Amino acid sequence: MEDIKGRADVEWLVDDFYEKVRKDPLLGPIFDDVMKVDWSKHLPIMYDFWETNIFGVAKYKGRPIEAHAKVHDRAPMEQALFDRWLELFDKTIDENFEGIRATTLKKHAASIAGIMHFKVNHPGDIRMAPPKK
Ligand code: HEM
Repeated sequence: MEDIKGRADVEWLVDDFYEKVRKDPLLGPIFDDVMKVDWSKHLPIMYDFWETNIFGVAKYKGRPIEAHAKVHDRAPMEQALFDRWLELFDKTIDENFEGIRATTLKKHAASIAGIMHFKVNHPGDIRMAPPKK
């Protein structure tokens, strides 16, 4: 197996991952029934997100925490959902890629998932509020 080499591999990885997500009984309905995700828009955003993450190109310019706060309002994002998300993400990588980028991507995903879980579940947390004058 080889490492993730460029944009084409990222696109392949993202497509394969979301195929798994859509078939998953826990995650699939959140994307397709609750949020009614437009895949023709979502997938290219995710290609950019992961290409930016792993290759340092300045393509993704979104606000993922805000996007997920909207998801959380309608389908509470609990730890079990993040665990499943990461399980499928790691599986997609492990089945297809091997190397420093593959390993790093798994670590980045886990780290972002941890921050995201914290932030969507603690929206009013004092540590996130702007400083008081
Ligand atoms: C509980 C697990 C998760 C669920 C159910 C979930 C669900 C979703 C949904 C429904 C959207 C589309 C929002 C919309 O277009 O209306 C979305 C967008 C997105 N997700 Fe997730 N997500 C999860 C975890 C993650 C993780 C762990 C990451 C990153 C490591 C991630 C990265 C993103 C990004 C970058 C977007 C695009 C935001 C934008 O529009 O800029 N998600 N997610």
